[in-house]
Amino acid sequence: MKDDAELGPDKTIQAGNIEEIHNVPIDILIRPLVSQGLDNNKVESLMKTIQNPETADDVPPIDVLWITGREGGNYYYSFGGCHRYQAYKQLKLPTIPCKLFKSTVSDLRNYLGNSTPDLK
Ligand SMILES: Nc1ncnc2c1ncn2[C@@H]1O[C@H](COP(=O)(O)OP(=O)(O)OP(=O)(O)O)[C@@H](O)[C@H]1O
Repeated sequence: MKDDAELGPDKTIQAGNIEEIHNVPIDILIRPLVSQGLDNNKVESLMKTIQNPETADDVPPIDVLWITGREGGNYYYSFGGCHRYQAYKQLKLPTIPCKLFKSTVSDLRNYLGNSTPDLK
């Protein structure tokens, strides 16, 4: 797998959003929804694919909402990609490839409704 230094941000424009692919420290991802019904066989298969340098790039980045709070804090919200997240977590890899979507608190509200926190 390539790291950011080698790759640089891969910018594409899609549906008016600027997306960037980054290796993000896995521990800073905020995942408010608990993954239910994970298929362990799929997680293990993904782990093998990720560990093999010849196949690691077959696993696409997970989507992440990058939100700046009202006092300038940065928050990285992740909802889908449950099996990929679990595979990176179980491999104890420090970072996970993410496609960052610059988003707003109102975007977050679409996922969390009244549970949306006051992000600072
Ligand atoms: N060994 C593998 N097992 C499963 N998917 C793989 C594997 N290798 C590469 N992939 C790719 O990884 C991605 C897995 O996405 P998928 O939607 O199946 O799960 P997820 O998004 O991680 O979890 P979920 O959909 O449950 O939130 C797919 O794009 C798939 O093509």
